[in-house]
Amino acid sequence: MTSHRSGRVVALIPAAGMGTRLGLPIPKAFVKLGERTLLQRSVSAALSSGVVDQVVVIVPADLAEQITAEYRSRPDVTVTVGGAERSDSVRAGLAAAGTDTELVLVHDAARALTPPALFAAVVAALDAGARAVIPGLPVADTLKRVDHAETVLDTPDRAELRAIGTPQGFDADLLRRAHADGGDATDDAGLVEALGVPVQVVPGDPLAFKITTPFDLRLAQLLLVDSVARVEDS
Ligand SMILES: Nc1ccn([C@@H]2O[C@H](COP(=O)(O)OP(=O)(O)OP(=O)(O)O)[C@@H](O)[C@H]2O)c(=O)n1
Ligand SMILES: C[C@](O)(CO)[C@H](O)COP(=O)(O)O
Repeated sequence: MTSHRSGRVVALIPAAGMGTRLGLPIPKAFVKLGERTLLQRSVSAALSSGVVDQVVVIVPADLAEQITAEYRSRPDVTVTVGGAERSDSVRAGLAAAGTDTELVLVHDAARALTPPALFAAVVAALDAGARAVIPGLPVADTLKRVDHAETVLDTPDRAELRAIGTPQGFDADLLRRAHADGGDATDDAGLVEALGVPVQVVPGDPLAFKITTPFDLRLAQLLLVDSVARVEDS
């Protein structure tokens, strides 16, 4: 049982994507980073945060039996099958979370180096009264909006922009309502925004970057080696 004020907290970990942009022959969440897969690292981060009671991992249909067997001895981990789009997978995870769930965190398996403290920070902001909380980082590059021909339309003021990651945290009933009509958005907060409910941004962590391309995987491997070296040096 966790020590926060809220009731039961469930982390949904969508891991049912194919990882097309990574270009490896197995689905991305099952690629190894060091000794453990991206999914195993994300599950560990959620459970070691001290704020998560239950993890629901959402996997491709053909891997469900294998991953269910892997977590058989873990009563705090449930495995379910995802869908064609990320939002379909999140909906499958929501259906598998108990009806007594008070808060839901949605966290990409692909953000395998996310520090456990980021889960705690999101739950702390929910405990402080927000109903939807997402981690965001300032944008370092100048951003341009372009048309279909890649002609620049305008340059948004980057001081007003944040790069948004996961874990994204929600009041469970609110997230169920946001997903009720089967909508699609690139993140869960987008569906909550569409309901007109305020979404609070808290400081993200650069280590929570999404491993999307071969470059990202290489970066994650180097960061992992660096963190092991620092522990060994101390
Ligand atoms: N139908 C889907 C699509 C994505 N995801 C998960 O959502 C997270 C974020 O998606 P992304 O990193 O874009 O993964 P993929 O969709 O696998 O990547 P790509 O678009 O390169 O295929 C990942 O952990 C991925 O496994 C999912 O559970 N179900
Ligand atoms: C949810 C997300 O990680 C927030 O940044 C992101 O939108 C998922 O991206 P995808 O490539 O569409 O899966």
